[in-house]
Amino acid sequence: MSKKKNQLNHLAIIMDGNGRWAKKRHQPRVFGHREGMDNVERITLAADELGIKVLTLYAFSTENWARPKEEVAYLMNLPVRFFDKYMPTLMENNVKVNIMGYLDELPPKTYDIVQRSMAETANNTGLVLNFAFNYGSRREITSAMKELGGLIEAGALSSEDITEDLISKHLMTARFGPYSDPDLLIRTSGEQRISNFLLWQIAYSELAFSPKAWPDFNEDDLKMFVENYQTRNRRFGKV
Ligand SMILES: Cc1cc(N2CCCCCC2)n2ncc(-c3ccc(F)cc3)c2n1
Repeated sequence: MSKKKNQLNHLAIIMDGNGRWAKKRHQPRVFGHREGMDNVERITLAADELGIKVLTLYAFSTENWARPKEEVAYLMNLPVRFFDKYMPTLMENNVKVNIMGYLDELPPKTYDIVQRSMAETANNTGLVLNFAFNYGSRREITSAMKELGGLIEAGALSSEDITEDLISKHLMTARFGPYSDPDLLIRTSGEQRISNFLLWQIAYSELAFSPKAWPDFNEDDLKMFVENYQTRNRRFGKV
């Protein structure tokens, strides 16, 4: 009798290894970021083919501002490059783009393109491509606590009303539908760290690590990880 398959609805990826990938090719780090950007489109379409409903990608963390200013400037322009190149394909594939993070801290050009892209794809009903952009999980949780604290101070909420579900609803991931907790988190490039990504949301997620740098992570690698996930025995904290 075939083993029950887990349905993978929400996949999250920490797309690591771009700088080292470029260095190995005697190229500047930004060459790896550019290759990595093209791979985002490839893996988005592959995820859609595999029936994944939400794909959350860690594009820029709140800690990344500490990188050299030239690199930050390049990264801030990647969304512009990405949508210039791929918006037609995203529309053809009915992909809905969501960007979560502290967007009001972005340079105006970056802020505009992310807002426009969400608006342009808002009526799409296919795969949700969710970029975590200027995102940090501890800051996200802190913001949620401040919101709930404000509701209590305003008399709109009692501390008794605070539940795990209510906290989840105040996190950034709550804005894009029922699959807000990832079923599987993949990190590329061999590092086995979470790096302040979706700390609350991955409480019961399966974790998987690829030795490949993000630019080399291809459709076959994704299919292998998804098939492996489907055979795993999900516990959700139970025995
Ligand atoms: C900062 C950054 C870095 C970035 N890399 C490529 C992927 C690997 C990670 C580092 C470099 N990519 N790739 C796509 C985007 C993006 C972000 C928001 C958006 F609305 C559309 C596209 C991106 N953003």
